[in-house]
Amino acid sequence: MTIDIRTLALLLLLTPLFTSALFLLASRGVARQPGSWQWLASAAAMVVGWSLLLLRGTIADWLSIYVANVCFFCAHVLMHGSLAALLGTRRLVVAIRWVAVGCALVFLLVYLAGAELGQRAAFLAMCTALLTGITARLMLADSRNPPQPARRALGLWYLGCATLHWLRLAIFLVEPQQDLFAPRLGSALLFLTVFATEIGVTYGFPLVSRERLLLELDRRATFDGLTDTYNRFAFDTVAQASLARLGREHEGLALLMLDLDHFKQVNDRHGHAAGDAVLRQTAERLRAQLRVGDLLGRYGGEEFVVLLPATSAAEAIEVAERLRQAVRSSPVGYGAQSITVTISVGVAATVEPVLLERLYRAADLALYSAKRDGRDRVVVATDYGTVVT
Ligand SMILES: Nc1nc2c(ncn2[C@@H]2O[C@H](COP(=O)(O)OP(=O)(O)OP(=O)(O)O)[C@@H](O)[C@H]2O)c(=O)[nH]1
Repeated sequence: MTIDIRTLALLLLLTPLFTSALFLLASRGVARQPGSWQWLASAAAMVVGWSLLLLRGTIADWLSIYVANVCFFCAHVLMHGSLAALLGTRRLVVAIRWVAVGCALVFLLVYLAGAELGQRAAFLAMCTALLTGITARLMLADSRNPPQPARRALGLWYLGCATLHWLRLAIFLVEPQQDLFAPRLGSALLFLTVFATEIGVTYGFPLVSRERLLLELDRRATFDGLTDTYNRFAFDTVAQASLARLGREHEGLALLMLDLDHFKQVNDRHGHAAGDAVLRQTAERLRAQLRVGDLLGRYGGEEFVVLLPATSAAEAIEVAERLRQAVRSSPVGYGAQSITVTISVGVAATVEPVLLERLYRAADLALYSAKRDGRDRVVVATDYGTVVT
């Protein structure tokens, strides 16, 4: 099979052109992620590079060879930089810049020393392998928590590209005099490497940035922005699923409703920002007391909810007491101020798969009793009657 180089170059030109146009259209009205402009500049450099290469023979050689290669090199550096900027590692952005500047300077020296075309290509393969390897490592680290399949798949893709670039270098070292266009292993590997790298340059950033955006949206739709606890919708979804399992597992389940006492006074005395700090730190103190599998949510305002799976009423009272003590015994620090807060807790437990609304109502009635009876206490609901503990 013979490959028409011009057709291949045209396809490699159109791929980043269409992809960046689609990316711009698809991200209209959406907040741009860090690294977006770098990636667009990388796609533009790719398009210019392939255009110049396509014009070979009709324009000066220095344009179609040297400027085109500079464009490809810049496209790579910008693409690696865009992913480093997106994945939030400032040190890596700087490291990539230095590796790129170092490679460019050494390449200049290699060129001035009169290196042959093959030697220059081998040196560039090494630089690209180095940069691609760095990006592969960045993509693969932390790609499992939370699971990011696109990032992981692309990380493996870059690893494959880096390996191909090293292989090209190895083939050059074994057999330096190669005609790049002769149908042999070296040239087949070259085209495979160019193609795989272009796929990585073109699709890596859009796919990973989209995945991160979705993760961020999911996080915002699940957690309360101030306290980082589950928001009511997400909490109810999990609670309903746990209640539905109760019929099968017969392990019991408890719902606690917690309300900060006289919280209005905290806001009035110390200011709204201090009130926010109290809510944040209270959530931290509560979280520290809970087991893995327990669920902490913000019901609204200064009210929290806790779901305790596989927990009896007696155990739930113990947990509620522990939470109350934890909040009371560690005042919240805000600037120079130390703000002591207390909570009232209503407990409702069940072994039957009752409706969540019913459990809420029972816990809410218990909480109301706790408030009425003087606050800073735990009250457990027995059906719709309440017992003070
Ligand atoms: N700082 C801050 N305050 C909030 C937030 N959400 C609700 N609040 C305030 O919480 C206060 C709740 O006041 P109340 O419902 O009177 O309850 P309370 O003062 O805690 O009194 P009791 O519940 O009866 O002990 C109000 O002043 C709200 O403005 C928030 O996100 N941040």
